[in-house]
Amino acid sequence: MSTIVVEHLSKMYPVAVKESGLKGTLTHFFKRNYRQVKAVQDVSFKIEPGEVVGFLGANGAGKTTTLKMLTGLIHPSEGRVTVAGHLPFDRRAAFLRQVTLVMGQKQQLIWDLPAVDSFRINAAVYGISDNALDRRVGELSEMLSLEGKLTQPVRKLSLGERMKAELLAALLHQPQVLFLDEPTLGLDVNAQVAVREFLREYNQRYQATVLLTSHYMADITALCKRVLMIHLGQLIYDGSLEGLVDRFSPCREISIEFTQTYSKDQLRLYGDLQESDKHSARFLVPQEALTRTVAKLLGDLEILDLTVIDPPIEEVIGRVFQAGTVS
Ligand SMILES: Nc1ncnc2c1ncn2[C@@H]1O[C@H](COP(=O)(O)OP(=O)(O)OP(=O)(O)O)[C@@H](O)[C@H]1O
Repeated sequence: MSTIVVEHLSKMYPVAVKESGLKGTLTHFFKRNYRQVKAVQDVSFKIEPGEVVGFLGANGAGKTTTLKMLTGLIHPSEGRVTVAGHLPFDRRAAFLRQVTLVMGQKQQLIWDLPAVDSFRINAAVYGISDNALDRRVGELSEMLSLEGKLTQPVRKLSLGERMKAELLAALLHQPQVLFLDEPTLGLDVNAQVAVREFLREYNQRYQATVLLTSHYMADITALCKRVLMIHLGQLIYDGSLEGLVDRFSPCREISIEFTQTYSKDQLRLYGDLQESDKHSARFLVPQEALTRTVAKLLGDLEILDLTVIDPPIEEVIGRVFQAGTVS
């Protein structure tokens, strides 16, 4: 049985519209007009137990709205969601025990208290015994290299340490489904790597199911084999990370080095010539013509070295986000 099942999910937000000027303000005060913002439109997908899936989209694409519906914080306008067999919006205790939502830009730890005190509050909420709490804090703080940091007020922790402590707090009740919204937001490269490594280890140790949003592609490439991409509220891709490059980037780059000199006109016969000099050249070649072009280059020219380069995934995704519309 799939852990997460999303069927034709949509969310419309009513947004009050106000005309400018005094007249507009007065009218707005007595009679409000609303327009509907379609934040999520007819989104469907399934996630299997233990999968780690990346959730990609530009700012405002609808990621957080989707995560809020999956955790039951907001009600869908249309469609149906089940998570671990539960309807999230019912917010039943059995559901809440199975899931966690970590938002990089929000914190649950109390600023002036040591993190361990906030953990005790969480333990009381989830009915975790003192022994179990000590055991879990011990295990997770070791995995997160947080020993010695949990007894000082949270405000004295570095951003990276605080984010790790937030993760620890969110995982104390051993949830099976993790919704992570930008868990590495604002962290330096080392702290990002540490959080990433922790998430990988946590997933392997507990077979937890993870849905992860991040604007850092390194998080996604390190953790997720599969990605969902949402654009203007619609799901435009659900598949492997490598497939994403094939789907949205029609060209590959071929870089060659040769032993004798060829003219630009000769080289242009093989593809869209990007640059060339006496002993090297770079082409862009449509994906479907790649094998044929490589064979032709090797047959026709005196090649010393030939490399096929995939465009960087950040570049591909950036292009999709900027495009505004997607075919
Ligand atoms: N409470 C709300 N009321 C009205 N509109 C909202 C509300 N929350 C979000 N929206 C709108 O819904 C759309 C999707 O927002 P959402 O926060 O889900 O995007 P996102 O993909 O998480 O973006 P980001 O990467 O910037 O966090 C945006 O146009 C946003 O302005």
